[in-house]
Amino acid sequence: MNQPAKISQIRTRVPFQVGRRSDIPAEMLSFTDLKTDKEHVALVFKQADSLQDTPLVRIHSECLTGDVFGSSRCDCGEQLNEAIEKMAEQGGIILYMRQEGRGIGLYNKLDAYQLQIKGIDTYSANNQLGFDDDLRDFAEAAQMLKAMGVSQLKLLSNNPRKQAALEQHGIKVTEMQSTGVYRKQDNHYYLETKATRGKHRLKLTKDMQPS
Ligand SMILES: Nc1nc2c(ncn2[C@@H]2O[C@H](COP(=O)(O)OP(=O)(O)OP(=O)(O)O)[C@@H](O)[C@H]2O)c(=O)[nH]1
Ligand SMILES: [Zn+2]
Repeated sequence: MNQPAKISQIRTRVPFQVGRRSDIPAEMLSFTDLKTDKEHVALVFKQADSLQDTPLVRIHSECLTGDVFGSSRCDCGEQLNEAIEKMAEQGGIILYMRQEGRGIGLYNKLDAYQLQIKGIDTYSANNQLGFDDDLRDFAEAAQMLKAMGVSQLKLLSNNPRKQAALEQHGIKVTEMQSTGVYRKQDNHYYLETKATRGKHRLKLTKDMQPS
């Protein structure tokens, strides 16, 4: 028999300064009873969880290479910084999901990069390694939001799957806000494939096509 789903709670709130200059006040929240034992966290700006009806939210999937080391292969670090800077102004919540490599993990992502260097696209590389295009499940993001009392939000993302997943779990997305497009040395094909095969709402202008 199925166990009834446990209701997640906030476990801890810790304030600290974040951002590129480490001068933006935020709180980091941990949770109890999430669906998996992954240590997902929420970063809250201007107490948006308690003070705003419809906060700006970014569901950000972990990318060690991009978020920490500024890798030229993707746009994750820039999107994260954009979210932090926007939320420093208007408040908001970043759910930092431990879903490295769209859920395949860091070592597998590095194997996928090896294939991409040979010209295979970001999703087909996953397939060649025996994975589906994208293993992420956003149910835990919805659990975290419910634990924080957030039932409607504006979503900072280009990925319609995130919107659909939240709505499926009873969270209303009143607006999708696109992130900027961050073209870098090695990410032209990656961005283009996200737009075509991944159906991300990325406005790639002509001068942003791969050369
Ligand atoms: N498997 C795999 N994962 C990647 C690759 N490049 C980035 N990632 C991971 O992809 C995740 C981010 O997903 P994206 O598809 O870039 O964007 P998204 O989160 O779906 O959409 P946005 O909300 O618009 O950013 C992070 O976990 C990255 O580690 C890659 O080439 N292969
Ligand atoms: Zn990345």
